[in-house]
Amino acid sequence: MNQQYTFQIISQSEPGLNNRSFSVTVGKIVGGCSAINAQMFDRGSAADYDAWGDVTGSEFREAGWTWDGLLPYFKKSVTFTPPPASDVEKYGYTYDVEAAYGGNGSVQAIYPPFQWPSEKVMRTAWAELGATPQKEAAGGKAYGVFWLPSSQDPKTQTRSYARTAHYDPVASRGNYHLLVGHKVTELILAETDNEERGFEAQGVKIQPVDGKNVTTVSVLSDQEVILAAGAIHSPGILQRSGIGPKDVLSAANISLKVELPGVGQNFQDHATTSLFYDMTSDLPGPMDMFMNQTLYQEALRQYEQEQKGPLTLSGGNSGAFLPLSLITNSSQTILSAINSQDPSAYRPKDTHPTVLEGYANQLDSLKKLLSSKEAAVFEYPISVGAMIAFLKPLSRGSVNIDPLNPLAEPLVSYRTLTHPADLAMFIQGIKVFRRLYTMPSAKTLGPVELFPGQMVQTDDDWAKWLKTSITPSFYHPVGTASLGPKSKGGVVGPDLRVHGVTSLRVVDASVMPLIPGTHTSSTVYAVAEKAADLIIKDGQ
Ligand SMILES: Cc1cc2nc3c(=O)[nH]c(=O)nc-3n(C[C@H](O)[C@H](O)[C@H](O)COP(=O)(O)OP(=O)(O)OC[C@H]3O[C@@H](n4cnc5c(N)ncnc54)[C@H](O)[C@@H]3O)c2cc1C
Repeated sequence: MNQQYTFQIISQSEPGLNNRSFSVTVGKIVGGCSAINAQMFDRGSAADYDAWGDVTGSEFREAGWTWDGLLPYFKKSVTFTPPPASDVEKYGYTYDVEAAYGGNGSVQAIYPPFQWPSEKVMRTAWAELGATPQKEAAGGKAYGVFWLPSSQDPKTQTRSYARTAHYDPVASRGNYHLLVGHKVTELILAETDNEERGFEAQGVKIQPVDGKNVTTVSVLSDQEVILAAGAIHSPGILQRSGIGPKDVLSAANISLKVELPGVGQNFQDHATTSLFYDMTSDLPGPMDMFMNQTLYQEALRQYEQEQKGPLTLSGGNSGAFLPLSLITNSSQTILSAINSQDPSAYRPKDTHPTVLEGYANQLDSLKKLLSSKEAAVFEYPISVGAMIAFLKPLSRGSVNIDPLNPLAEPLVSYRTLTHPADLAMFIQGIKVFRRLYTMPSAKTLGPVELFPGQMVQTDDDWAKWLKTSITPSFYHPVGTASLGPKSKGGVVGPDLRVHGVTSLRVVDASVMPLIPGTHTSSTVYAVAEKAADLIIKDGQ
């Protein structure tokens, strides 16, 4: 990935992953991560978003932070263009416009005009293993095996993302200014005599990012400030402004304005790893194209001249999303172990009691999701090798300012696998590949496991291997300025306003209280559409 377009951040050493450190990839470009993502454009299950309402409480449920409340915004945010009948026939695409789409939002979703033949073989193999084939997953049924669209323009077959969808069409408006090459360092807050909201956000301070001429300029707002710097950078802006956990702020010598212990906590992502297989059949696949200049040049010509062929594919268009009960017959043992544990046992000792209370609610919801047949615990993306992503982590990390240099990149701690149930589930999840490749359809590909291979057999072997092979991020950081009451570690209320501050909302992946079992961009667009409605309503 071009380093020019990403922030350069290295995580803290990860105690659950043999103290390894990892690159934290987030986009430093107009459009943010949507400008560099893999364009896999799906949604979680209804149960995933209903869990948001469960963990945050009735005020949030009534304000629509549930699947039924969010579905209209998912629909509104996107225009889905169905594939031509010939592609449906050729590749077996299935979809249900009524259940999932019907809006005319500016982000485009399509099924590309190409799939490798192995896609169909693997989808059949997952069904043979027991995954329910879904006609349409984006209507709340994101479990089983299904197609998922790409965020891609149907005419040009190029990326459709926050910039092309939400900035370019309005760039010429006189009242819209996009200032590139600068970063927000902190918010400008003024005291109010409002008892509940003692501060008002009046604007932001900005600096150029080139490191030269570092002058700070104030930009004032006469309405409100919307913070949308993503789950890695929004918490730092709040903390530098005096909004956050007391101990984090005092360590950095920042005076506390609004004590909000949840800022930067509740950090979640989807951890991933891969096995490596050699497919000995002669079915053509992407490696054949990349290894053979003639094939590659022809693919390039097809893409550039006809907007067709293998280069219209992005990260992949299907996957198996499995509930725990399909992965292992030991799910009850795992759940009993979670039940018998004190929720605080695997959180850092200094975790604030309100954050712990919110986390205890999350564990209750997670237990329900782990028991459900309608919520996925692992994703197995088809077409990117034998990759697995863990969708329901119990471990929680943090993103805090660096006390020695608050303006530097934040201290990112994923704390992946610090809850032992996560490792127990991952061991079961990874073993599914070995079952998968004994299914009749998968066997036709002639799979030979190259890595880790037969040296890894027992659960202990897998546990050791996983700690050396897992990376903590599928690039889906969320939860660092979470929806929820302040008494439960929440940072924003049902209207996305930061507790204790008027005229300040957070509108990005930070607000998700629980990470949904899906790639996260479409959920961010839905949250943003809902935010737009809230802002318009309040302005009337
Ligand atoms: C490599 C990669 C692959 C991914 N693949 C997929 C995928 O296939 N499908 C999917 O659905 N999701 C995917 N995602 C995740 C998805 O793109 C993100 O969940 C989503 O874009 C997050 O949106 P956001 O608005 O919360 O934050 P971001 O997209 O991170 O946007 C935040 C913006 O704020 C800017 N910013 C940060 N700090 C400051 C500051 N101090 N001042 C001013 N501006 C600031 C950033 O430059 C950025 O433009 C992927 C992400 C990555 C990085």
